[in-house]
Amino acid sequence: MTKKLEDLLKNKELLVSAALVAGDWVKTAPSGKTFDVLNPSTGDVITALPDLGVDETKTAIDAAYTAQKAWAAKTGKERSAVLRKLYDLMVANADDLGAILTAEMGKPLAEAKGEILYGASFIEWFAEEAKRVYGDVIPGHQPDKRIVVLKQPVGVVASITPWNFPNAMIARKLGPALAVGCAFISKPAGETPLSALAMAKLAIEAGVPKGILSVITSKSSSAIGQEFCSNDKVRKITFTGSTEVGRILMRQSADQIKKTSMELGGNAPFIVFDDADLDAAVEGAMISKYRNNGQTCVCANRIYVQSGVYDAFAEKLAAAVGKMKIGDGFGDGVTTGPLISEDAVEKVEDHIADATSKGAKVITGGKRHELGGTFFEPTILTGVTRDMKVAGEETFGPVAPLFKFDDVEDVIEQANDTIFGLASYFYARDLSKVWRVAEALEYGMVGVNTGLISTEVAPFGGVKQSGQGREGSKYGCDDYLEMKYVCLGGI
Ligand SMILES: NC(=O)c1ccc[n+]([C@@H]2O[C@H](COP(=O)([O-])OP(=O)(O)OC[C@H]3O[C@@H](n4cnc5c(N)ncnc54)[C@H](O)[C@@H]3O)[C@@H](O)[C@H]2O)c1
Ligand SMILES: O=C[C@H](O)CS(=O)(=O)O
Repeated sequence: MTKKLEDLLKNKELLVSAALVAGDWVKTAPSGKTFDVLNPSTGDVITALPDLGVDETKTAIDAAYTAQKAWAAKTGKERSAVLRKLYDLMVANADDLGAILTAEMGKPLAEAKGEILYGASFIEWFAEEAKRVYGDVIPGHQPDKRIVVLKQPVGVVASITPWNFPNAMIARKLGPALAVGCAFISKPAGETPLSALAMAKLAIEAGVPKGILSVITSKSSSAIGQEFCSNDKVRKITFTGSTEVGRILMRQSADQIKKTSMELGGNAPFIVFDDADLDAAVEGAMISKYRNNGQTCVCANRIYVQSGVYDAFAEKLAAAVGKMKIGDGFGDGVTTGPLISEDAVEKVEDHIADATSKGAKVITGGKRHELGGTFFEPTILTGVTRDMKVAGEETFGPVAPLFKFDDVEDVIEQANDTIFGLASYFYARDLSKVWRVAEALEYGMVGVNTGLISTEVAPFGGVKQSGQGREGSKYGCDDYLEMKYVCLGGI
């Protein structure tokens, strides 16, 4: 019998069964409605949360609007100190935060702790950036004119985030927003709100003032999203999730020309050229494809292998996949947990069935795991062609479709033949080819001879229909700032 989550925690107060609204913990929705948070490995109910609605969202927005001015008036150093304290608390509580994340999302505990430290790295990074929000002094265009450019916080920020990284996707937004003096209202995915609530608990302990941070819990997000987009006290929508929902939010934000940041869907190509280090390419493919059970926006969705090394790569990849251990994220040595839902399993099954119906072969996996539930066998397909669903749609599961190609120009054309443009990867050793391919790929991010590119120090984001804006890096504050040009005359 799996231990109860609460019994695993050192700091049991981090398991919060209440929403955070305008600085108050709300255990019961005015409607009395609740929703269950489930463990995807077991189907067990972890806890029930209040199912909040538009009225509670408005309360949070009003409080944020009032509190934000005083928060913006603090010095960057004062805001930096609060963020640094939050970073220290997240690291000190990483074991508990990881356990909460594994329980509600299913990823193996080691991976969950890794996500906590990844999320914390954004808080640390923006604790440092908080002190460096610089403007400009520009030489005047007339003798009596002096010109300065100020950078000021946008104001109240509304955030909507997905279930696959329930800590890091929020931290990647919360960090810069708080650093520059914004207020922040989080709407985490209904599947995984506990990680957001635990981080909010620590944020308050770190000194985030009352009203500056709210976490709205509800099973569905559409009504709350509509309030975010239509309430003119909200100056920015920052969204991470599917391109389909990103479109909805952008349309809803258009009436008020509301600023938006969009971190959307992906369809990453992973290209192995015949001069690649094949063992390194297999290692990179394993992490790029099967991290988080294939449920990341930057997962390799299409694997293109040059014909001269195709068979050897397929054989080596199959051997590596055979070493994966599927199971409950709390299990010893488990490398791969369940998929998040039955819908996710059915999408994986649909992509496999479509590919095999058009001639692809399953060389590993291909069906639900014997553990049952939403566990699925890590899968490799060979003989994959561009007319198959796996070529154009984000599978978001543990399926590695291997395409064969002959020449560079052809594989670049295939890699770019998608509406998405988030992450891409390739393995090659010829320096001229490396530069030419990296420049030709239409993606926001390119991994060369590596399958893991995500870090707080680099600008994370996509082009085309994978989104707009960047998260992390020295550019990460830009999306939460307004630029103001001041022209001083009569000097
Ligand atoms: N680019 C990135 O950084 C990034 C990171 C993680 C996930 N993703 C993408 O997210 C998708 C998987 O996550 P998902 O299934 O949770 O995506 P999703 O778009 O279905 O849901 C994301 C969030 O939006 C909310 N939502 C759904 N419909 C909404 C609506 N009409 N109005 C307002 N909010 C709404 C959900 O409740 C959830 O909190 C994949 O496409 C993946 O590529 C992108
Ligand atoms: O799912 C997409 C996230 O951005 C994952 S990560 O940032 O690459 O870890």
